[in-house]
Amino acid sequence: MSHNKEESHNHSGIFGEKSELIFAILSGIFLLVGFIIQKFTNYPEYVSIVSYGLGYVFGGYYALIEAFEKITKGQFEIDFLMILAAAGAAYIGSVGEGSLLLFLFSLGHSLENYAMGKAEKSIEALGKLSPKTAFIKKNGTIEEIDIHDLKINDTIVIKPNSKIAADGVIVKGNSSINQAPITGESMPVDKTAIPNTHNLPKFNEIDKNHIVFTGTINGDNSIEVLVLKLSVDSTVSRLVKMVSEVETHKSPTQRLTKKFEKWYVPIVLIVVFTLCFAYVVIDENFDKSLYRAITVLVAASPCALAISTPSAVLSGIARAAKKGVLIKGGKALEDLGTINTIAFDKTGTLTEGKPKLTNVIPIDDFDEKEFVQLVLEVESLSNHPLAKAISKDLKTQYNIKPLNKASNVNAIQGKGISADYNGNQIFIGNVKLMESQDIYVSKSILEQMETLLQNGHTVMIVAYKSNIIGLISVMDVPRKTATSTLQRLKKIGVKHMIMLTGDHQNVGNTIAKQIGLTEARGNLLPEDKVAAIQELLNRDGKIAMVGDGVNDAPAMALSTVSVAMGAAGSDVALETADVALMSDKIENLPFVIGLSRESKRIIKQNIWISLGVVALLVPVTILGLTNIGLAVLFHEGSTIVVVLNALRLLSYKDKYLV
Ligand SMILES: Nc1ncnc2c1ncn2[C@@H]1O[C@H](COP(=O)(O)OP(=O)(O)OP(=O)(O)O)[C@@H](O)[C@H]1O
Ligand SMILES: [Zn+2]
Repeated sequence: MSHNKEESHNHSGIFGEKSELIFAILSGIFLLVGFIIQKFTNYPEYVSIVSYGLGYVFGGYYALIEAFEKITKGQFEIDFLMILAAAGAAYIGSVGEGSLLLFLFSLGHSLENYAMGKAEKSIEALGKLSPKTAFIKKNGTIEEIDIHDLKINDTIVIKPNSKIAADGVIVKGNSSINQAPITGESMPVDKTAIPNTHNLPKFNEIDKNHIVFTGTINGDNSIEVLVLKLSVDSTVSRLVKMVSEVETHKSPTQRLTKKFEKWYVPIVLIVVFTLCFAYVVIDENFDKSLYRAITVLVAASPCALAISTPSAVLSGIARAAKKGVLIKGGKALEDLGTINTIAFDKTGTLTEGKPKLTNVIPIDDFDEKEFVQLVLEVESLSNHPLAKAISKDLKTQYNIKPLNKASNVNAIQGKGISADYNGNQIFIGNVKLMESQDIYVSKSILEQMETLLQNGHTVMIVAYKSNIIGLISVMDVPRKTATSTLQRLKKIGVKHMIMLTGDHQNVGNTIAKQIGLTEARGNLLPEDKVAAIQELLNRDGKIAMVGDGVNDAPAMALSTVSVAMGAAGSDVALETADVALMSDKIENLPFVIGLSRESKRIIKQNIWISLGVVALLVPVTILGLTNIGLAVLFHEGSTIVVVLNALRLLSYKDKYLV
């Protein structure tokens, strides 16, 4: 039985979805009737044979279709082996056994489809999240329309306790929203209306407190939402699209078993064919040789092996999806399970990502008012998180506004920012930036910076007319859950946890110590982060990189597995990462790694079980120590055991919750 998704088409039939199961049951009934007639009645033999024959028809129907489809493509797979075995059994007069084989085969097949369907359904459930209609507000009236007819900038009304019909921003009303369908968070999140809709930033950059997603569920208050994405582009549609592509990213073990089968099936056919002529060398008749050959055929068919990995991969991915974690394929799942080294981005990953202004230090009697105005002019034109934090806090603390006096603002990757102001150049950034501009940083300034850095402040130097005129510092706090998350990661066996940051080494060290990282590497330019990942790869073989996927994309791309946080709001993160945590809950990381380890363990067990049964059964059948009925039972039994084992992943629980 081969059940990789691409091959298992849903056989629908006269009984609908359950046709396969009903056919299997009918096959079993005719098998039983045939058996009773044969053993306990005096009807002529052909009556029981007819009944067994009907058992063949119902048990072999779908297998025959599948085998035929494969053969026309030049592939000989397991269904073909089973049909061959049943035909052989009929030929040697073991119609009862052949009927049993097809009955169990079809029963196993339909049970597996049921099981796989269950895993697939919990993924597909995502697709059913979006409601079909929306209530659009137009010229004061409210009208119900199909969500596909919604346009950007439409305003929709979301009634209490109903599903939200579009990705957008709240423009009226407050409510608490249940985002579990997308992020897996069980607690509803309080959301408020955005104060004004003039100059709305890009969807990704709007404060999450005002953003709602399609398919999430409104609380007790009615709200109005400005539609910012078309239905096809919504987060949930992207999710569904990506989940449906998951199957194409085959896991390493899946590739390996596929390759193995490609060689193995023809070998089985050759061996079985040869065994048909055993009577030439040993003293037995042709029928006996044929019987043995057919029994070996049943024993050697790799049905369980074929299903062992895909069933586990699918169950693992389905389990993660329920927690709001999107794992993009078997490769990511298996790789994640082998990780011992994790690199983290700092801002927004280990820290809250909401820095606060902590110090404004004009130097050499530079006027403080002029200093802050100058900094605000420049930083208000950048959308770097540091710049946003600085301008926001300067505005409120000094009650000032930018007067649009700066021009030519340029971000300098990993170093800072430059701009023109009153005909002169301004640079704001780190020591590297000053060095690159040949601006002298005196010892006393370095000393002033040092104390701040030691305490975890991010310090920036402000230079005007090639002179340093002051320092400005901000501080970001570690996420509340960072420490416990790192502890749990340690418990599940992650050995190295390294921060890679563009911030100063001392800031990195301070935070690393606070939350329990094993190492911090600071002063890294984006290309240095890539080099650091390469070095870690050389040292530890496999590494995972956790970040927001926006400014660390190259480093994430190089790592073995990339994990993006807060992916629900960020298309880039969602598209490029191998694993996407829909919420920005870093505490989901130990859960997925644990789940991946468990999946890997189950895949291994499954492969041992399937190969073990084959290894045991083949010699026993070659030596003629068992009858075909027992071979059938063991063979199909192992297939069912393997699937049930994989399904355990659907109820995987986090063991190390602290
Ligand atoms: N707009 C800015 N204003 C002032 N300084 C800046 C600005 N942008 C960058 N810098 C300086 O450059 C350094 C590195 O910035 P970068 O954006 O590369 O950090 P990062 O590596 O993304 O940070 P993290 O690792 O904390 O996420 C900052 O610590 C800061 O000193
Ligand atoms: Zn089989």
